[in-house]
Formats: sequence, structure tokens, C-alpha cells
Amino acid sequence: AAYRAQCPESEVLGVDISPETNASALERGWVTAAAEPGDASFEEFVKGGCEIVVIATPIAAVDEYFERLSAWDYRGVVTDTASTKAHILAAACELLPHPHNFVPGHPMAGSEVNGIEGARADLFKGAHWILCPDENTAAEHFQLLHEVITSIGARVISLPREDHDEAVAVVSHVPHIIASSLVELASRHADDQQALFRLAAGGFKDSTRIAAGSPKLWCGIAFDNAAALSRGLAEIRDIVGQFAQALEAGDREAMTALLSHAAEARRALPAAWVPSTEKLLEVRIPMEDRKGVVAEATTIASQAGCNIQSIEIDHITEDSAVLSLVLTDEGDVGQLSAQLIKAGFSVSFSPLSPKEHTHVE
Ligand SMILES: NC(=O)C1=CN([C@@H]2O[C@H](COP(=O)(O)OP(=O)(O)OC[C@H]3O[C@@H](n4cnc5c(N)ncnc54)[C@H](O)[C@@H]3O)[C@@H](O)[C@H]2O)C=CC1
Ligand SMILES: O=C(O)C(=O)Cc1ccc(O)cc1
Repeated sequence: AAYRAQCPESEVLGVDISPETNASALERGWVTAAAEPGDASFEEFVKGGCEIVVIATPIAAVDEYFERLSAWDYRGVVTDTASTKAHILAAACELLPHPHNFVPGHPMAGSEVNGIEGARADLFKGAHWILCPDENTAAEHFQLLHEVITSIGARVISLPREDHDEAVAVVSHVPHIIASSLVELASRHADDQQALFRLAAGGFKDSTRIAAGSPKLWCGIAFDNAAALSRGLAEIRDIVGQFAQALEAGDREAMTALLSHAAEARRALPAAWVPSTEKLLEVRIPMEDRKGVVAEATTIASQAGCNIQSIEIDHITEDSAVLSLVLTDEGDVGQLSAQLIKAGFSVSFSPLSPKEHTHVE
């Protein structure tokens, strides 16, 4: 939906096991054609110059699609939206004939509403979208995905694939279990549920919206990320224990310190990720004699909090190229520069005005 809204000329084939979902997507103009997995039109589309395959099914269905792509010797870019990466990475290595063409992805946006009814063309505006390139990821593949993701209003964050599951356990999977626990607590205390829940203020609603999500999906996510989720739950038990301890000990200072620490961290979260000026900065990084420049450089930029607006690859000669990253004015450019130099890159920075950066075909 988001991509078709931005690129109405694009051709998108939607593949779903549900004929109702396919019909609905077609009717809304969110796909230009639709197929069920066994339909011949799926194979024809993939073999007929399809540039990107996005696997956005429940994780249990992923292997089946890797097997199909393998049987069809698909050589384009493959990405996914799965909430966990351990299984999908193993499956990609085992099942795809060209596993380096798989660039794991994960939009950090979604809805508690299941199925196509939860889809919205503006869902990804202002959201972060994780990509996990590695040293085998072709710069051109990353560039293409970056272009598509930024075109729908999301911001790409590069994250080493081995760090993904631990990171999302902390910011997504533990919070989901806690949201469900909050609702469970309230439910247990409600003789007449409606009466108690009517008392719930905005705070309760803000922190529990995600608990309405699909139990099937979230049970899958929990078990796919069992080790990191268990560690996160042990840690949160400890944190809740500290609050309880402060209360039992009558220690107002400890309670205030715990609350202050969280309040400061929460207030520091920007409401929206908007650059404060229109100034752009171009970073040019030579790519010779080195694999994985795009993964390394974009990961360093993400760690420094920098936002890459666009990526270009300038082919200087047949075997030398320069990676050009255009950054908005966010993040710590000093840290970015220091880290790139520490990693052995010879980088050059130059300011750009937005006008200069207007893309010319
Ligand atoms: N719900 C959310 O907010 C987010 C979900 N994700 C991830 O995205 C993926 C999809 O999740 P949702 O869109 O929420 O699920 P969903 O349940 O809303 O949609 C999944 C769709 O896949 C279809 N489907 C199921 N099995 C299939 C198969 N074998 N072949 C083709 N289609 C099949 C279903 O009919 C349905 O239309 C999951 O891996 C999930 O972890 C990622 C970020 C956010
Ligand atoms: O609904 C929301 O706000 C979410 O946070 C949705 C979500 C669900 C699963 C993910 O892996 C990522 C995001």
C-alpha cells in the first residue's frame, strides 16, 4: 500500500494464501496483480524481471518461499519484515542459492490489528526500518532497498544481524509481554470489567495498545526469540523488584531515583525524527579493495545517530567506486568521522544544499 501510493507506476504482485486478502488488496489498488502461492503467475512474475521480493508472512512460512526462490534461481534482492532473525538467517543460508542477495529487514512499526485490515499506506511514515547488511551485501542491493524504504517515509537503521534479536527483545518483545501483563493485572481486579477499565486513563491505554495484537503472532515471536526474551524478562523482574524493595523499605529517595532515571530517559526520546535544519552533509568513502563497505559505513552512521537520506555509488573506473552517503543534520558527525577513520576508511565530508542534491535522472 505504502509503496504503490509513492510509486503508482510500479508493478507489485501480492502473494497470499487468503483469496479474500488478495481480492481486497487488488480492489484497493495496493497490488497490480495477486496470486496464491501455487499459482503459475507467481513464478512468471518472479522470473520476469522482478527486482525485489519482500517476505512478510509469519515466520513459519518463510522456508517455503526460500525454497521456491531457490527452485526458480531468483537473483534479485530478497528481504523480509520478520520480527526475529535467528531462524530466517539460518534458513536463508541453507535454502537460498545466492544467500548474499538476502538483506534482512524489520520495520519497527505495525499495528495490533491483524491481517489486511491493519494495513495503512502511511504506517511507515517517520518509523525506523532496520536493515541488516553484512560484508557480502552488494552496495547496489542495499542502495535499492534504502531507496524503496525511504520513499515510503521510513528511516533506515543498519544493525549487525547478530545483534538484531537481542536488541528487539529489549525494545519490542519484553514490552509486549509487559503490556499483556498490565492488562492481565487489571482484568484480575475487575469484577465488572467495564467499570474498572472505564477508570483507565490515557497512560494505561498508551502502554497497553500492543497487548491487543495477535496471540498467535506473538507466541511465535516469543518462541523464535526465546533466549533473548528470557534474559530480558529476568532483567525486568529485577527492575520491578527494585521498585518493590524501595517501597517496602520506605525509601523515598530510592523510589525517586528510579523514577527520575526513567523519566529523563523517556523525555530524551524525540517525539518525531525531524532534522532541525535543511542542511545536508555528503560523506564520500572510497570502496576499493574492501568488501562490505556499505554494511560497515551505514552501521557506523546508525550507531552515531546519523540519518542517511540517500546513497549513491559513483563508479570512478571499472574497478574503483566511491560510496556517497547524504546525511541530514542529525546525530554525532564527530563520532561518525572518528569511527570511520578508526575503521580504516579515508573519508571526505562536504556540506550540500538541498538544491544541489535534487536528483537528476
Ligand atoms: N504486526 C506488526 O505490527 C509487525 C509484524 N512484523 C512481522 O511481519 C510479518 C507479518 O506480520 P503481520 O503482517 O503482522 O501478520 P498478519 O497476520 O497481519 O498478516 C500476515 C499475512 O500473511 C498471510 N499468510 C499466512 N501464511 C502465508 C503463507 N504461507 N503464504 C502467503 N501468505 C501467508 C496471511 O493470510 C496474512 O494476510 C511477521 O513475520 C511479523 O513478525 C514486523 C513488524 C511489525
Ligand atoms: O504496534 C506497534 O506499535 C508496534 O510496535 C508493532 C510492532 C510489532 C512487531 C514488531 O516486530 C515491530 C513492531
